Amino acid sequence: MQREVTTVWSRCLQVIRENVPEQSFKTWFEPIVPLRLSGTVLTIQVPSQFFYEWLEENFVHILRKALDFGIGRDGQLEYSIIVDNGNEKNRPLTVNVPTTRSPQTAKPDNVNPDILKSPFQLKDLDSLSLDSYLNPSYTFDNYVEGDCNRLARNAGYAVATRPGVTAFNPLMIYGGVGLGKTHLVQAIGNTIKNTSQDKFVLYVTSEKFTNQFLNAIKTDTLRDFNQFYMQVDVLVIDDVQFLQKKEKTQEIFFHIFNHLHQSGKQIIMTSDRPPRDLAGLEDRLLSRFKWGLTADLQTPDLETRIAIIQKKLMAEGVYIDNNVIEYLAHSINTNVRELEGVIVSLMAQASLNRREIDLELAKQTLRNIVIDSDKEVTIDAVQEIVADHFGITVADLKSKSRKRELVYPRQIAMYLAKEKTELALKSIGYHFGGRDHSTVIHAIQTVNDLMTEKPEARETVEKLKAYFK
Ligand SMILES: Nc1ncnc2c1ncn2[C@@H]1O[C@H](COP(=O)(O)OP(=O)(O)OP(=O)(O)O)[C@@H](O)[C@H]1O
Repeated sequence: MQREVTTVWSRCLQVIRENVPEQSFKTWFEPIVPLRLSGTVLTIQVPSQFFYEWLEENFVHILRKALDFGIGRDGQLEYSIIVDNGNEKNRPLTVNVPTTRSPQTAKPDNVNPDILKSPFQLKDLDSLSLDSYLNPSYTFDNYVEGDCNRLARNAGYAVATRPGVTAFNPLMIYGGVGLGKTHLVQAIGNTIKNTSQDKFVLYVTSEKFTNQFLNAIKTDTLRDFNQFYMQVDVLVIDDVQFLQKKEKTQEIFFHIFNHLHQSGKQIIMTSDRPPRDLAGLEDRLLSRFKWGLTADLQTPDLETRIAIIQKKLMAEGVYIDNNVIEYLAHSINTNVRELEGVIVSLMAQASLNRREIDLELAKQTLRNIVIDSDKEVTIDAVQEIVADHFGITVADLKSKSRKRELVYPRQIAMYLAKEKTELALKSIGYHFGGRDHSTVIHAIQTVNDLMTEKPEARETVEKLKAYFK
């Protein structure tokens, strides 16, 4: 029996591993212990209530897929949750929770019934996977506004309240990886869908659009494909850079675009670069994009990062001290997805280790993530290496002391932080005992001067730099 449950679970894990990023697999699936299999009910043990909720919230369709493969369509999952038993921490209690979800299939819920009649469309909609359809959790309410996204967000909101009517048609949102393009355009789609039930809102990635088109050619259903898209009221098409160099797909998109635009239908697009850099996209298509509004998303500034962290924590019902929030906001300035990833890992770590989220845990988590991704240098690493080199402590570097033997290493550490991390001067100052950004500028200038004047200073800096190659 035990063998059977282990075999079934490893079959499930096979499917899960193929469907989730490695980091998520490690965090959320490796800690699971398969307990038993009674008929078609598989019981798995998870380390906490939070863990269980997270699985149900984020991975339910993957779990479903895994059960289908591991047990069959009637496979069911039951969670055994380890709960903290007050004084008896060493003797965990378990609570069994059957999962209430039934097998999921992607069900389009805002498609007008006529559209469903065509065989192509039914087949096509069936093949829409959950992740390429509108996701109701992307809303304007949980989209934090800041200087980095104000124009795009406000234009998006105008389009969401008056689709096809504003001058923002098409609306093109562009920006780098993980800056919130999909969230914003999905929020527009969701708002329209919720306020105008009769409108057919379609979210599709350009990749999916291309595949559907190629499939339509193969199965000789191009007419159906065309008709299907012509009936859309609001077309949200993600990642149009994917259409580069795909001439035939561009051609059909051009016709659909023209038809929708002329009929007063709203078109919303995203791209990872500005239209002028979309090499390999036909000029006539590019010139269409210019009819409406193009707005960019920038990397969020410090205040926006703080607001995003606060919002995410609030949504999870988790409380974290302000000093931890500040630390995170000052330490991660690449993109919002990374910021979110750190928060999730932090919550998972706290849940697994049954401890509060404090500064220590935040630092530890950040260190692990950075080591895992093996590409970024953290300011903690810079400080540790410099302190070690000069035989002082990291606390010395952060202290207010103006002793000569501390000022020099501190200036070098600030210089290296600027060189080797992506942090802004303000954030570097924060990590050195809350110093002002002008102090950091002064330190950088001093080190630059010293390196020109004194060969031994240059040597020291070069030697320290070599640690981060
Ligand atoms: N302003 C914001 N407020 C709240 N959450 C945000 C904001 N911007 C981005 N996010 C969150 O960050 C994550 C990444 O955003 P999203 O997937 O929309 O980025 P993207 O620009 O489409 O990335 P990619 O280029 O990789 O497709 C999402 O979980 C999203 O909810």
